Amino acid sequence: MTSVPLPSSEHAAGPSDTGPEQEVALSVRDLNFHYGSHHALHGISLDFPARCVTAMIGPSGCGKSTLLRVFNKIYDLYPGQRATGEVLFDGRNILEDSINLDMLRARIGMVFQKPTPFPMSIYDNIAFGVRLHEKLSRTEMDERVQDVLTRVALWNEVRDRLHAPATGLSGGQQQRLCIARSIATRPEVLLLDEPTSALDPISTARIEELLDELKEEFTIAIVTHNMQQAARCADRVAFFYLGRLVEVDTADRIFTNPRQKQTQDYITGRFG
Ligand SMILES: Nc1ncnc2c1ncn2[C@@H]1O[C@H](COP(=O)(O)OP(=O)(O)OP(=O)(O)O)[C@@H](O)[C@H]1O
Repeated sequence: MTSVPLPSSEHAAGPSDTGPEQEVALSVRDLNFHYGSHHALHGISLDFPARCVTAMIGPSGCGKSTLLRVFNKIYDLYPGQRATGEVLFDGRNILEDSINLDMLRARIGMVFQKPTPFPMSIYDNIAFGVRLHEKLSRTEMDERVQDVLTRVALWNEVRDRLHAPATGLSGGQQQRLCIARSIATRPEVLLLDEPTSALDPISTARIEELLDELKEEFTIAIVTHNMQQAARCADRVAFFYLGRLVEVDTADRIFTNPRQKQTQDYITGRFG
């Protein structure tokens, strides 16, 4: 992780709210993204401070998920999709072709909207990714599995059925397992794309509590349509509109006194 000064150009729509030497985990510079001929992201510059939750909000189609997908280069699988600009992570531009994708995806974990457990046991869902990157003894692997399941508050619910299929868990449990799977490879950054939109209010509350604990260790970027969730969970909020970053600031500022009228209109439900 690098410690870089936040340039004043980050906030096209207003000055930086973070200190000049805030540790930054991911730094986006003049990012443009194209799906074939469709220009989906326009000149995005945005820093993700380390060990903070940054929420990305905005109306459907404004590019929130596209930005998350750039961070672990999922687009690389699809011909015709391309990103230009810079996404600096640990001193390197991850958009470069020479970046090792397996390593990148171990260090920048992703959790999707719909829980996506692998069709294997609860234990193996976690061990699978760890085995790709580390050679652990059986005891060490058992400890890793227990550790991450404990951190997502799932251990007590599954300790007696670790070798049962993960698909037998409830939706909320499956999503907590997916978060456990993502943090098992010890990433620096955790990306969450509407992680609670398929969950009931109790499971949602548990995931929100979990984010609060996880941010002590991880840098978290979350896409959400839920304004209350952004207000509850996020330290910073970035508002996007039509593929552009309109404004980024503290959650408090965005929800009480945003600088831009478009932000104000969106958070008060006038559009989107
Ligand atoms: N695979 C694709 N091919 C072509 N265009 C795409 C593709 N995926 C997304 N887009 C377009 O890119 C733009 C940004 O989409 P994106 O999914 O990032 O928006 P979003 O803000 O995450 O929306 P939502 O809140 O509805 O999930 C939209 O205009 C969308 O139609």
